[in-house]
Amino acid sequence: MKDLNDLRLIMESRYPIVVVETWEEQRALDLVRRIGMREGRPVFSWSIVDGLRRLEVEGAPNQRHTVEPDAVLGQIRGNAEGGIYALCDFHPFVENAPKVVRLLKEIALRHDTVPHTLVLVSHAFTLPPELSRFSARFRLSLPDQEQLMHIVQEEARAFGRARGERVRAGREALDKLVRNLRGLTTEDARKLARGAIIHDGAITENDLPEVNRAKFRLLDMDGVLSFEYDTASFGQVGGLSQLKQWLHRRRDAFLQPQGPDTPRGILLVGVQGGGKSLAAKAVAGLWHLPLLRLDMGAVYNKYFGESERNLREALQLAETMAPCVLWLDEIEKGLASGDNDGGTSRRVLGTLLTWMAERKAPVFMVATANNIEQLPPELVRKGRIDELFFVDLPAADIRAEILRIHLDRRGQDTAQFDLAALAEYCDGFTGAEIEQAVVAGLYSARAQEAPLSEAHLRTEMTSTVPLSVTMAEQLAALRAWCHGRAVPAG
Ligand SMILES: Nc1ncnc2c1ncn2[C@@H]1O[C@H](COP(=O)(O)OP(=O)(O)OP(=O)(O)O)[C@@H](O)[C@H]1O
Repeated sequence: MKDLNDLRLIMESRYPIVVVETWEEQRALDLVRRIGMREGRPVFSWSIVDGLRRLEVEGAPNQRHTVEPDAVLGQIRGNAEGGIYALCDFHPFVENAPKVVRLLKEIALRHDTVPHTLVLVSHAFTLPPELSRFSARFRLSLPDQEQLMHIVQEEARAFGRARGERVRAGREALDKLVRNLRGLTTEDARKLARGAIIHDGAITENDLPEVNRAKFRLLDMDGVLSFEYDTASFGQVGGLSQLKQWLHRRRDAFLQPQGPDTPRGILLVGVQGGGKSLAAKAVAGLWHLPLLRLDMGAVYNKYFGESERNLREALQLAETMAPCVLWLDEIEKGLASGDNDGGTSRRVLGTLLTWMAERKAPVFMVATANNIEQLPPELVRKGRIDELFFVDLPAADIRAEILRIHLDRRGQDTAQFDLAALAEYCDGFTGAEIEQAVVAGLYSARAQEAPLSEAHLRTEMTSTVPLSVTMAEQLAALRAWCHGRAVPAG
């Protein structure tokens, strides 16, 4: 009803061209038809396949001689009675097409004499500047919570009727499904709800990951934001006990936000291979939320257009996927203030900071960084993020735990290894280096057709020169910077 009134208002404001960007063509045409019928104006739809056709007259024939874009516009221009014309997928025909643009402009210029309204319905439409001043844009509203619930219930009833059985659905799973459909069009929400029900006749929490993945695909962001299928559990992360505890304590506050103190995000800084990425994945795993990764490199991709807009759209999309975890990997690479980029990185930083301060939807940001020298001071200022964690090299007991995790993951019986003793051999190693030692040890054992032994692991460990040695200075600087600024993650 609201859409009908809004679109009518725009038309009554005497705009000769109304652009409707939507995937829901049928819904848009239906609105246009209803407005035409109410106002007693003839309504037509047009497509390159069928040409013009009366929309409000049942069984009206297609006017095939109008399939060509300039033919249809010529016909409209010649019609003495003002009508409403919904032109579907007309967007390709205005590009480098002076005749088409001129015809559109002439129809618009004569609007006072013959009040034609052209409604351009496409998934995306950029009007040339000479036409934009004659036009208004209209956006179909997305279904709200109540309408989404109605859609899911309709789908459940339809399934029940077809199968002769009731759809099983717990209240909580139903509410979560409805929440996860937010941001989708009516048609897409219906499709996903049907998909969730159809395979087992039930709505359960197990449906949610697939619904989230499908939703993300529908809201495609051309590579700036990616859906990470591979979340982790904190069982796979050795150490980082302070971080784990911090997250545990805030889980409920994030999932059922109340008041201004809802957790908003953390920044993890530390050596490469220390497990920061793994920790970001584990936050999503721990909170059972979808994980979205924002690729700062793609934000700057020249093919995707203006960087700030890319970032803004990606953040908007993340809000549509809320509740979710948004992982900004190597954030410093995207925000380091280059002097030669015409201020782009400053504007990108500004966009991010504004979003961090104003975001409404529950999107928990996990940013990771290796290089603190490139981190803009504004980002780490108190209040921007909830906590800054420093991921240092693991202590001996944590190294033993990481060894256990990676041996166990590769089917080894960890009881056969003296983990505490082995941990001494990998002093100064990052988690990634410990894992590499296990992998290399397994290859050596396989080459000798022998089971993996402590000797294999020791050999690999003693022949590894860890980053903490090759990059000792950088590590010292990182520790010094983090002292007093960051909380130890472990
Ligand atoms: N604390 C840990 N517990 C278990 N495994 C770990 C740990 N730290 C690192 N690893 C292993 O090393 C791999 C690489 O670590 P990860 O990518 O998480 O580190 P990072 O700090 O994000 O490094 P980078 O900055 O290079 O991306 C992980 O996938 C995991 O297998």
